[in-house]
Amino acid sequence: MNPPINIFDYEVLAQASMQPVIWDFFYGGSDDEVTLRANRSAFERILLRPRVLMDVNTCDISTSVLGIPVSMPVLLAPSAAHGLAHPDGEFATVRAAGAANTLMTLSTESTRSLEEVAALAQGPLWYQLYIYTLEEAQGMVQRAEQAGYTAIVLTVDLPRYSRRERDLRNDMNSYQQAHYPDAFSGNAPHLSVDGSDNQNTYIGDTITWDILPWLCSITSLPIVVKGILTAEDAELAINYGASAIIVSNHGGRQLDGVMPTIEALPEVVASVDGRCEVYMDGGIRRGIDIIKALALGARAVLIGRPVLWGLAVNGQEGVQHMLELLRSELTLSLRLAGCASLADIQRSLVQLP
Ligand SMILES: Cc1cc2nc3c(=O)[nH]c(=O)nc-3n(C[C@H](O)[C@H](O)[C@H](O)COP(=O)(O)O)c2cc1C
Ligand SMILES: O=C(O)C(=O)c1ccccc1
Repeated sequence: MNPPINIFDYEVLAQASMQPVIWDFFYGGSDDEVTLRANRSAFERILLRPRVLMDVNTCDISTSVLGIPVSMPVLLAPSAAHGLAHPDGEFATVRAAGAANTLMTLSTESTRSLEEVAALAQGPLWYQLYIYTLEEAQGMVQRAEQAGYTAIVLTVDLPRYSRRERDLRNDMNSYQQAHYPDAFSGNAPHLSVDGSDNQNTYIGDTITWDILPWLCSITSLPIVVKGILTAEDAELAINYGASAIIVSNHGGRQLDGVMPTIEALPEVVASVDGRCEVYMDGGIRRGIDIIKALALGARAVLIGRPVLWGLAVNGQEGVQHMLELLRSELTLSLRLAGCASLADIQRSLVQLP
């Protein structure tokens, strides 16, 4: 193929470059993958209402999240085991995020340790938390705070690991153990909610909203709650102390059959009513997807799989290039829509089905 010119080109090249077992783990969703597909198809049903004859000679897409400046409203979502995509793993990712001047969220399930990743960071970092034991979580949060991470992202849509049927058929667990035994153990060797051996140390299915005040009591970092899809839970998240919310269905990898995130976003935004920042992820592949999310009230979006495609194709450079493609698509589409900055994106820019 010619050099990639969009994220779908990266996806094709990534698939060609990977073992099918790894591709299925990265690409796949849970059960019938209804939500995985819906995250994309929902964007196509939302139409843009552009304005014309606006001066769009300059177009400023810089913004901030929780007060942290970023060069664009596109952040890196946490994803497990970057070492399965490229030998440099999260070292490549964090360098690319720094070069692009945007924020990376490091997964609890990273290949590299949070301290090593932080040492290479040239941009802001958030730390994504899965809670195995309270003691271990407290240790992780303290390590993250110490290392310079500026928020804790608590993922709440994984009380149990879902059924990823591609992985079951491929026996992904055994494949990973045999070929990449350290892929998920950057932070603590025993961590893997996927491995049935370790399921008994994971307390994700026992934690309740009280976990938020507990987290707030052990750290001064803001807590971002990731995996909210309803107005009811957005209200609870705020009441229990969340500083921000990520509308997410885990990229269609947890409960299948939930609404696509771009459709869940408006109700969460309405419920939050300006009390905290709201971000979203799931299916962002084009500049116009970002515009639609911002028009519906997201302050920024996060991207999951595209980072893995960039990594697999060309390590740090691949992630950097993928981010630049998205940046230039966003800037061009904004100009074509009549917006000279993110502040010009109004609700009236989109028409819902
Ligand atoms: C391979 C893979 C691993 C993931 N691992 C994590 C994780 O460790 N923690 C987490 O909170 N979310 C994880 N996610 C979910 C992402 O943070 C994000 O919600 C999702 O990928 C967004 O959808 P997108 O891939 O369509 O952009 C993972 C997603 C993928 C594809
Ligand atoms: O695959 C995932 O989506 C994920 O979040 C995860 C969680 C624990 C271990 C490996 C991956």
